[in-house]
Amino acid sequence: MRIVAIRDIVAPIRSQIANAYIDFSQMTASVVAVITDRVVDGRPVVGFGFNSNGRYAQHGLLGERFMPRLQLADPEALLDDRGLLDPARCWAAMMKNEKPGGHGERSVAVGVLDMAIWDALAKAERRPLWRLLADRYNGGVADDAAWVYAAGGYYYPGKDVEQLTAEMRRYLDLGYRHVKMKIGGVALADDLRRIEAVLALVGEGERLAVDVNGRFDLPAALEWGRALGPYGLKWYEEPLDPLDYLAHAALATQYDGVIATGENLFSMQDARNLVRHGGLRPDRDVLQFDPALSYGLVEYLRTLDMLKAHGWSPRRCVPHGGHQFALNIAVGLQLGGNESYPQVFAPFGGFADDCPVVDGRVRMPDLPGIGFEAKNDLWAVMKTLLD
Ligand SMILES: O=C([O-])CC(=O)C(=O)O
Ligand SMILES: [Mg+2]
Repeated sequence: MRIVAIRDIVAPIRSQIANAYIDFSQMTASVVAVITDRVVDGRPVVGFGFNSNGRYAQHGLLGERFMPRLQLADPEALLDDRGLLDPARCWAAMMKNEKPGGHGERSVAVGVLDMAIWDALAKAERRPLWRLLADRYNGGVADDAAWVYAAGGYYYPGKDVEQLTAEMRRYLDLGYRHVKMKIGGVALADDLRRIEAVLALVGEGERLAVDVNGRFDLPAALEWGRALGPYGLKWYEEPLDPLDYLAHAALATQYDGVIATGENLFSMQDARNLVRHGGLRPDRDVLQFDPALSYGLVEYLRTLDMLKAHGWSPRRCVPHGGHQFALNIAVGLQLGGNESYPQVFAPFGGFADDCPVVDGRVRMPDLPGIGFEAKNDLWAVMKTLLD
């Protein structure tokens, strides 16, 4: 199996939504196709990848460093002993001559290509990625469905509480049991009104998570934590700067409810620093590392090993990003579940068209690879890379 070409495009995912830290008016994503000479059912195997929202397209890094390193590597050095692409060897080729530390956004560029390599490998093996992962790393055992929650509740110009609750009602009507909304972008009293309106709809605090997107300093995180505590929310997400581990440890001594974070930590080493120094609690807190943003699944496997060594179950992991890649990983490696964006970040958010959410859970289709071809809006973008 040889890589014969790699192509990338920059796709817009801009919208007027905002969280407490950024708006998405200029947001973009990279989409790549890794074209191989392996023929399955009369057609060459092509793997696809993209980066999830929150970080911009990586055209420069892809074109200058990571695509050429794959293309100029000895083709044999990228293969396993069956002659198929070996994601770990591809990863090593991409990271040649990269120093440790300072992960920056190269982890996003590598993550996009890593996703495409896993897609190509699973297609070459003619099976779904979740099944490949369960067989390789999980004793053949996969979950039959993943818990998913509907993320949304963004700030939007002119959006009032009625529009917020109407959005959340749509998610419940789609089959979700848990929803997530943004907080921290307006005064505490205004956010508490938004939260209480959504709670009146969903019924219990356990069905609502809130996301600060790293906006607060420690005094603000503590003040808001005191106000949120009595609601018994599903989780309090990114209350603090994601790299301020000591502040997390301080908050965890005061906030008894669930803290969720990790979507902006991009390496096993950063995840390890969180686990070592962030005071998070393996019996309740939630880790949201997103494989598409953080060097891909090769690195995510290292992160899972590190977590196990520190007493954390993979069930405490619920990746950020709402994409099919992480959904395959959640099912095949028995994580705690996956994020979902039923309404925002189209076409990259959301799952295969014929996989409805039933009672807050989604089953995986039995399709080779990650399953992008079964998501019409996404496939319409990806197939432009084949023209
Ligand atoms: O608004 C964003 O950047 C996305 C986000 O935090 C999430 O999905 O948890
Ligand atoms: Mg978040």
